Amino acid sequence: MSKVLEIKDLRYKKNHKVILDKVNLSLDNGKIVGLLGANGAGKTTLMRLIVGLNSKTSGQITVAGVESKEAIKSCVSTTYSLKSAFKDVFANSWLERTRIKDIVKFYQTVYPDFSLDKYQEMADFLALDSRQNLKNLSTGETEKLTIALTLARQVQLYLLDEPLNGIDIMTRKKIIKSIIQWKNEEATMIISSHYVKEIAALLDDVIIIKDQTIYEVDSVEEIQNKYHLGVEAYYEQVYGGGSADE
Ligand SMILES: Nc1ncnc2c1ncn2[C@@H]1O[C@H](COP(=O)(O)OP(=O)(O)OP(=O)(O)O)[C@@H](O)[C@H]1O
Repeated sequence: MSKVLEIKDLRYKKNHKVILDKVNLSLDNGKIVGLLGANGAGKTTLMRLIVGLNSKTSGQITVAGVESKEAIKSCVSTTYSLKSAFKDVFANSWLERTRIKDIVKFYQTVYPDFSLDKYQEMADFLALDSRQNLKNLSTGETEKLTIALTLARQVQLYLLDEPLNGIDIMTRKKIIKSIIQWKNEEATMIISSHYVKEIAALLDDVIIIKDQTIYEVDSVEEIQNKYHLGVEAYYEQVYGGGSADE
């Protein structure tokens, strides 16, 4: 099986503080991978480092065999692209008039790998109205739009950072269903989430971040075989028996 992501001896320091250190990771194609860790463990930082939004202090990151930031951007689809656009919605009065359909057009222009058909199927499933103005979207609608746009790109690696945050249970179920339904089989997807129990059934592999580094990378099957525990119970055990998320 070919590797979609290889990380060697990654270190990241910010303002003299070590955020991540000695991170080594190798992921196969075609997997759904849970990225778990307590608040502040470094999940978002790791995702931003992979896609080049943060600059590593040292180490090596290779995605689908390429290393340069530009090349990596073209084979990774992330939930950050739209989230940064949303921040601008409130800072930029022109963007206040932007509708969902304008953002979809923007994605089509910027990303040659964007599939309008795939987006449309997901938008219909998630009940997104293309005429809606971005500034009026609720948290859940914003998250649904983010997922549909991110998954509509045809790439080898998807990074979904907290796609279920602030979302009601019915919408969380819909988002999880769309992840299962619309992920390309050959692509790998990394999902960070505190809803461990809800995403557990989706996952092939699990990465746990603790103490500034990767504490464990294992398949769900190996966790079951080695520790006789489900993902959620094992994760809580790693964090000392209590819930890492509350
Ligand atoms: N600009 C910065 N300067 C200094 N420290 C930072 C900066 N950005 C993030 N950090 C620190 O890096 C650590 C990792 O943060 P990160 O956002 O990656 O964690 P996380 O696992 O995604 O957390 P959460 O689950 O709460 O979203 C935290 O201790 C955070 O305070």
